[in-house]
Amino acid sequence: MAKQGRRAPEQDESQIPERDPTEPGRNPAAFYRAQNVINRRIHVLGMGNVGKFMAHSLRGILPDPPPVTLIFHKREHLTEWETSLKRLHVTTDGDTEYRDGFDVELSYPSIRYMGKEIENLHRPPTWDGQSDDPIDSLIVCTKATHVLQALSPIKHRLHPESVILFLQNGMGTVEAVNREIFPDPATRPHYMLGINSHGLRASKDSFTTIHSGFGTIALGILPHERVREPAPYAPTPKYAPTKDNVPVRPKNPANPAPDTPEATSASFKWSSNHRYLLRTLLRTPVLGATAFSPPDLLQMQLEKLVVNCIVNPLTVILDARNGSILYNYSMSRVMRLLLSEISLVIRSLPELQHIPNVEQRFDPGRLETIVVGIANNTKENISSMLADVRAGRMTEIDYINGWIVQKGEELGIKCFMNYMLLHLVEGKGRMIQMEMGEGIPFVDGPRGGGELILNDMVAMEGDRPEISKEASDGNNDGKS
Ligand SMILES: CC(C)(CO)C(=O)C(=O)O
Repeated sequence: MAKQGRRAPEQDESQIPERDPTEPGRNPAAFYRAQNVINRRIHVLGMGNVGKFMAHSLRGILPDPPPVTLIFHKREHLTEWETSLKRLHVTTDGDTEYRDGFDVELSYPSIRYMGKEIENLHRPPTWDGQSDDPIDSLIVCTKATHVLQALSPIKHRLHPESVILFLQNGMGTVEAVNREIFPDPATRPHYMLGINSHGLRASKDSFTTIHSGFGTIALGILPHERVREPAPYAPTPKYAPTKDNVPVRPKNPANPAPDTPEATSASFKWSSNHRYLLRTLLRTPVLGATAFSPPDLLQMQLEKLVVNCIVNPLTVILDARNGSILYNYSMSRVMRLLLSEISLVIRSLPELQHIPNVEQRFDPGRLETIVVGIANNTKENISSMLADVRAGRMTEIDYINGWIVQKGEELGIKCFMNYMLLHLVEGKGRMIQMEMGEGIPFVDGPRGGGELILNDMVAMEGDRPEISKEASDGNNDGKS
């Protein structure tokens, strides 16, 4: 069953002899023993395609892969794993490669309702496969909509020196985690962010993922408040001083008199777990991982957000593949209206005010070129949002167009188009859930060949809810 995560023993630094490692006759083993011990174990939360792909890739580091713990959130999945060969498979161009040696745990997600965590009366006080051991390195691979539910039950295992890598679509996950899970910066773990562009599809087998398109993972460290004040990213010194020694303030026509706080130093301390997780991911060949500075990663995240703000909801409205928004005059009109709002919000973000060329990079015309290019490259794909809506799952729209609307509100920019699109998508999703059975007494069971509708309170990555009818407030009880 679950192997307990191991924590490196605390070192008493006064006991470590201060000796020059290059000293002649120095015993190298003694030298390395005197260094801080890093716990190499990496926990992976979220066993969807991204989670399986990450865990499989990490176990492929040769000759000495790190120990990897898979955190399952459903008893049935754990039982299925225990009765299987205990391997993860990734299929690329028809070739399947398996990796083994994983440890497993079970952690029931918390239940959230109307933005608040509620007590899960159906969760047993202790259960088989549960672990309370500290987690030093965690990769969160759930959808943005499930991060809070999944992190909450393991938050006591994360300590101020832990590092969490977030690999979600959209923006706003970290803010939500800070608000709801780790409100105190003094005890908050360190964070890393990643942008995944690998194409991954589900297979019929629960422990197989199809790697349908090679991509990259852009990684970056998020400076912690404990080691750096939260403030916009500083310009590098070459941009800062003028010949009169007055700092250069980039002019932003979108926000002519920006009430922008002073930039702070862009340098920050790396924790040893940061360094370990980043290095490990960078030497995992199939991931194609690259590290970026925080301001570069933020701009890359925003570019990806723009693509998701257009392609995902419009394909939901059209109920068609990504290519459907191309070569269509009316869709181009809609796209341009949306992009004008999105561009204005992004160009007005205080955290970008000290970065040069933001105006050009997020100009509506340039954004349109990026969106059209990606829609064309992925023209045969079903967007992740359309797949969610069709399956009756909750979408990530709140973290995509919802984030633009929210930031617009904070900046005094009304984003009517994005607000309307957000509600069209939510409305369509709701309609499909109703058609699939929620709240409608179907005689022959829910539509879609017995497919279950998912309850937003507890559903994780396409899984069935585990709570009973009473706990789900009279909604679908998750039983077919
Ligand atoms: C780029 C795009 C739109 C590809 O389908 C995507 O990221 C998604 O579907 O979420």
